[in-house]
This record gives sequence, structure tokens and C-alpha cells, in this order.
Amino acid sequence: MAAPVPVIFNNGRTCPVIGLGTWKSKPGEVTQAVKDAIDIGYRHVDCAHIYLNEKEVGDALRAKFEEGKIKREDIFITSKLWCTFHRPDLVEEAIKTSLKNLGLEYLDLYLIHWPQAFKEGDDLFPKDSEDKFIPSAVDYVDTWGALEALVEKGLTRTIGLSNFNRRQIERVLEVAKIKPAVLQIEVHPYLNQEKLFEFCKSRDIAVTAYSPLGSPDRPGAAPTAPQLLQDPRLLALADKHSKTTAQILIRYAIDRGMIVIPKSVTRSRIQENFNVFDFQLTLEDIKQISALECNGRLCTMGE
Ligand SMILES: NC(=O)C1=CN([C@@H]2O[C@H](COP(=O)(O)OP(=O)(O)OC[C@H]3O[C@@H](n4cnc5c(N)ncnc54)[C@H](OP(=O)(O)O)[C@@H]3O)[C@@H](O)[C@H]2O)C=CC1
Ligand SMILES: CC(=O)C(C)=O
Repeated sequence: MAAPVPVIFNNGRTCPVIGLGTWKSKPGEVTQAVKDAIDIGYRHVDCAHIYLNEKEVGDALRAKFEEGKIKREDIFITSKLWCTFHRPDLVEEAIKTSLKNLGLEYLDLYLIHWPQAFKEGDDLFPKDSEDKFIPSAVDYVDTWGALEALVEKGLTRTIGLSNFNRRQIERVLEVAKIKPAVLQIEVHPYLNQEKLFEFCKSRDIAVTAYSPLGSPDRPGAAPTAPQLLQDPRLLALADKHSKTTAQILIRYAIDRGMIVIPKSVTRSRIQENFNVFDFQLTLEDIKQISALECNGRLCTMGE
């Protein structure tokens, strides 16, 4: 199997192209999943405060450090600033909470999870009587300044954005002393993000594809919703390459030049999702897959 080639960021740092996603991975499952992933060869884990499992991810990391399987510098760890902590004076404490939970002294990448800021406080999903999120007046441009300070303090090596659109990224770029290195967004054949990806390339911002398998375990997924992993057009391509549909979907991100973070808590799938370095999609395959675009966004922050 050919060795995976890492993505190089605009600050010269590198990032393994495949990471293990951890959203919805239950605290009782995620420790084993991260241990399995490290044993299989993953050197990148995607975390977030809001996934409420960073401590259990940290348990796996600590076990693998103690075992001597990996050293801290061998693994790339991402976390994300939740929407209730956008106020600049809350940002350092927020990253320190993630660091403490993960048992780390620094992150490789810290992202603003969503551009929208919620009312500060203990409630991570503050809502009004009409079930609408209660906003905070903080502008993400000011939050960005606080993330830059985290790099200067050595709490994270690299900073970036998640779920930002072009206009929002441009606003950050206008004020940035440190340019965002990464944009993490939903990307898969039903939402191929071609325009935003081209924009990011033009600004030297790497793109990480989340929900690359169509997030079948996402909360609220309608039983009748189309299942990306079962799409007959993808099944046919999988057949052509003697691979699984999941492997085609992962390669779809990598062969376009993205980082990709499939989630699984199942050892055989964690292995399958990593066994993608012995084949490549052709330009024609990529064109065919991209034609499945249907503005099929799966992940929103609601109102
Ligand atoms: N920045 C952001 O706002 C967001 C970031 N993310 C990140 O991206 C990661 C991935 O996205 P996510 O939404 O979780 O969804 P994915 O598209 O990665 O799908 C995960 C689901 O696919 C199943 N699965 C995994 N591998 C296979 C396989 N080979 N064959 C069949 N089924 C498989 C998993 O099952 P099982 O686990 O049971 O094996 C799980 O049900 C997240 O976990 C999170 O880290 C996601 C959403 C938003
Ligand atoms: C999954 C995730 O990152 C969300 C919903 O913010």
C-alpha cells in the first residue's frame, strides 16, 4: 500500500489526509475506537468540545503514549471552539478545557466550530421560548483575534474555521494577522462544495471534508432520506474498482485534494476506511461522482 501523502498548510505544517471523526462516538466506545485507529495507522483525530467525549479520546491517547506506540508529535489532534465561547475573553479557557480533557499541552489545530455565536453561559444550546438559538453579539472577526493569541501562547499550532461561507472567510482574511490554514465543511457527492473549494484553494486554505459518508447516524435523519452509501451509481464505481462504497467516498475527497475525517466506532470499518492507499479515482470517476450534486446538505445548526 502506498504511504499516504500529508497535506501541507499555509504555515508549513503538515496534516495526515485521513483522520478519525468522533462526533456521535459514545464515551463508552470512543476510547477503543481511537486506540484501534492508532493501531491501524491513523495519525489524526478530529474532536470538538461539543462532542462531549474529549476526555475519553484523551484516555486512548494517553494509553498509546504510555504504551510507546506513538509520541505526541506523531499524532495530529483537532478540536473546535463551541458557539457559547466566542467572546474573546472566553477563548483561552475554552481551549484549556479541551486540552485538559484530551490530556495534551497543545493542539495541532483549533477551529471556530460555527460562525454563529450563542449566548454565553453553562447551557451549550441556549434557546428561547420559540426554540430558537439565543445569539450573542460577538463578531467572529473578534473571536479570530483571540485564536491568534492561542498560537502565540503555544496552545495550538494552527488555527482555522469550520462551517464558514466565502463572505465570512473573506471578513476573517481582511483582519487576520495569522491566515486561517483550514476550512472544515460538509463535503460528499450530494454536496460537493466545488465553488467554496476553489475559493479556498485560491487563498491557500486547506479543506477538510466532514460527513464524507453521508453521516447515516446523524440525529434526526429521516428513514426515507437518500443513503449515500447505498447510491447505486456509487455502488457501480465501487464494483469497478473492487472497493467498497465507503472507500470510494473517502478517495473522492482525497483525490480532489482534501483532508477527510470519516467517523466509525467499528474496528473493521476503521480499518476499511484506511485501506484506500492502493487505488485512485480517475478524473472521469471524479467527474461522474461530482455530477451527483443535489445541494444535499445534511448538517445544519438550525435556528
Ligand atoms: N465541523 C463540523 O461542524 C462537523 C464535523 N464533523 C466531523 O466529521 C466526522 C465525520 O462525519 P459524520 O457526520 O460523523 O459522518 P460520516 O459521514 O463519517 O459517517 C459516519 C457513519 O458512517 C458509518 N460508517 C463508517 N465507516 C463505514 C463503512 N466503511 N461502511 C459503512 N458505514 C460506515 C458509521 O458507523 P459506525 O460508527 O457505527 O461504524 C457512522 O454511522 C464527525 O465524526 C466529526 O468528527 C461532522 C459534522 C459536522
Ligand atoms: C457535528 C458537529 O460538529 C456539529 C453538529 O456541530
